[in-house]
Amino acid sequence: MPDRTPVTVAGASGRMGAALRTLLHDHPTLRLGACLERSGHPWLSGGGPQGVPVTDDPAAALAVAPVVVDFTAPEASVAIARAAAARGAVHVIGTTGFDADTLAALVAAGQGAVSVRAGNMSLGVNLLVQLTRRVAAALGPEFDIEIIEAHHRAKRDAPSGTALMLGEAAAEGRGVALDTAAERARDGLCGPRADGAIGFAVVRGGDIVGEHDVVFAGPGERIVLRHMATDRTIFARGALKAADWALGRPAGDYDMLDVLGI
Ligand SMILES: NC(=O)C1=CN([C@@H]2O[C@H](COP(=O)(O)OP(=O)(O)OC[C@H]3O[C@@H](n4cnc5c(N)ncnc54)[C@H](OP(=O)(O)O)[C@@H]3O)[C@@H](O)[C@H]2O)C=CC1
Ligand SMILES: O=C(O)C1=N[C@H](C(=O)O)C[C@H](O)C1
Repeated sequence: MPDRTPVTVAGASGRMGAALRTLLHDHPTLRLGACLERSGHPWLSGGGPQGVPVTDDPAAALAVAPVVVDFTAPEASVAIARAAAARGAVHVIGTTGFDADTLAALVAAGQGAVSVRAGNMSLGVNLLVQLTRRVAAALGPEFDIEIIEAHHRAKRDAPSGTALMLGEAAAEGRGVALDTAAERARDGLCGPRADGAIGFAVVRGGDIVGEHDVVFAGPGERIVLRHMATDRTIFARGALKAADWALGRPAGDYDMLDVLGI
C-alpha cells in the first residue's frame, strides 16, 4: 500500500490502542507510525509492536507520525494537545473523564492543532445524539429524561463521555443548560424527582463494551432510544475516519458530527 500516513497511537497498549493497531495493520490510507506510552511503561524497554518507535515523549512521537489518535487519560491528553499544537498536527481525542478544569486546559493547550474530540466516535451513537436532541425538543416537560449507561468493570470515569454527550443533546433540545438540569446522584431519602431534571444512572460490570439508553418517561407512555456497542472496533473505525478527515483542515476544534456530516 503506497504512501500511507503514519499515525501515533497514544495508549497503544490499552483496549482502544489494541483495536486501533489492528485496524491500522491493513488500513488503506493510514499506518501505525509510533506508539506513545506513559513513562515507565514496559513497552519503552521492548515488547511493543516491532518496527515503530515506542516513546513517552509526545513531541518525539509527533516528529515521526504527526497525526495522533489518543485514547488515554485527561492529563495525558492535555500534554499531547500541547505537542500537537506546537506542530499544527492532527489530534483525535477519544479520551473521556475531563472535568471543567482539565477540559479548559485541553482546549487552551490545543490552540493551533486540528483537534477532533468526541466522547463516542461511533456512527450509531452520533446518530443517537441527533435523535435525542430532536425527541427532547419535540416532547414537553411532562416527559422526564433519564440516561442509563453500562460499561465494563475497568472503566474509570462516570457518567460516561457518551452519557454526557446525550445529556448535552437532551438539554439543548429542551433549551436548558445541562449543568443546572443534571441529577447525577440519588441515594437515601432524596425526595421526588425535580421537575425538568436530566437524570444519570451508571452500571459497571464484567466486559460490557458500552450501552446507553435515553428514556423519555411521560404519563402513560415511555420512549427509549438505545445504543449497544458489542465491539470496540466501532470506536476505532470512527477515530481513524476522523484522522483521515482532519488531514489538511485548518486548525480548530471539531467533533464527530463534523466528520460524519450529520
Ligand atoms: N470516544 C470514544 O469513542 C471512546 C472513548 N474511550 C475512552 O478512551 C480512554 C481509554 O480507554 P481504554 O482504551 O478502555 O483504556 P485502557 O486503560 O485500556 O487504555 C488507556 C491507555 O492509555 C495509557 N496511558 C495512560 N496515561 C498515559 C500517558 N500519560 N501517556 C501515554 N499513555 C497513557 C494507558 O497506559 P497504562 O496502562 O500504563 O496506564 C493505557 O495504555 C478512556 O477515557 C475511555 O473512556 C474508550 C472507548 C471509546
Ligand atoms: O471506557 C469505555 O470503554 C468507553 N468510553 C466511552 C465513554 O465514556 O462513553 C465510549 C464508549 O462507551 C466506551
